[in-house]
Amino acid sequence: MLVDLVDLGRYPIDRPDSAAYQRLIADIRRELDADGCAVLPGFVHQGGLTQLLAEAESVAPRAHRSFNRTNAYFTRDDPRFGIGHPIRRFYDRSNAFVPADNFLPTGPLRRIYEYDGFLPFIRAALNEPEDRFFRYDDPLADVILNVVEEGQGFPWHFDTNNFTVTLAIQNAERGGAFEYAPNLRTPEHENFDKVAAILDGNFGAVRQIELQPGDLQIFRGRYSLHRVAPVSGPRPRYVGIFSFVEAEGMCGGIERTKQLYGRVLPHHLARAGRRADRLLD
Ligand SMILES: O=C(O)CCC(=O)C(=O)O
Ligand SMILES: [Fe+2]
Repeated sequence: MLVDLVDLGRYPIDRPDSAAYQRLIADIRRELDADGCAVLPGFVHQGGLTQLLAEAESVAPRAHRSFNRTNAYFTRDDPRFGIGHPIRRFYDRSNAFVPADNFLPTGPLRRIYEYDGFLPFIRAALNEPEDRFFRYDDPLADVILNVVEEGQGFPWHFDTNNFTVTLAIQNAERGGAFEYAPNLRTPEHENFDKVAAILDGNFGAVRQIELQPGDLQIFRGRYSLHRVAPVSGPRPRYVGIFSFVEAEGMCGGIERTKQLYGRVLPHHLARAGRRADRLLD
């Protein structure tokens, strides 16, 4: 049960047959249609936040800190494309991810992700069919903590996983806003021109969200270009990230997994390239 973590009165994810659940799903779908992103304020209540913050602080020292120059696809440079092509534009990325194997099934973050009703709830909210919605099959990345410290951010990118659910645990003193361009690419179309326009600073299609601790955010990270603005101040920004995918058995690619988590497992080598689409990364 999640009653010690989630505000089940406001978000009755434990009662899928109730009218309140159906209303909630309808509200989220409307928000996703309009904005490409939905926010559930206060999804985790104060008591739950205390537990999540304690867990975040205890695992934060195990974050893999990495400094890289990366493009929006986490791929290598490809000189077959012209200068200025999005594949060839590299930005400084410095961040710290606590890999998924640091989160015990009995800890609060994984308890939410693995709660029986959580996947069906997120799937219904995203209006995805049962045979195209799975937990990320990635033992380093299914549930992670993003630790963003002074001066760090996360430059423009697309996720490998199709659907991303983030849970704000602690904000920094300043900065850390989430910026995104909803549905910028589709499984059939990379839309490099629009990606290049945003990289050039044309922010007409870009929206900004500032989450508060306890808020849950749902979006289509594989299709929506997004970034986290740099933070400042001594307090780190903590965000839990839950990933879902459309193809059973999908996990992160070798290149990206090494960059973000500092290692790969035999699992990653065995499943390299298992994707339902042909998009980059
Ligand atoms: O920290 C966040 O809000 C999202 C970070 C992100 O985009 C990612 O980890 O892929
Ligand atoms: Fe992302």
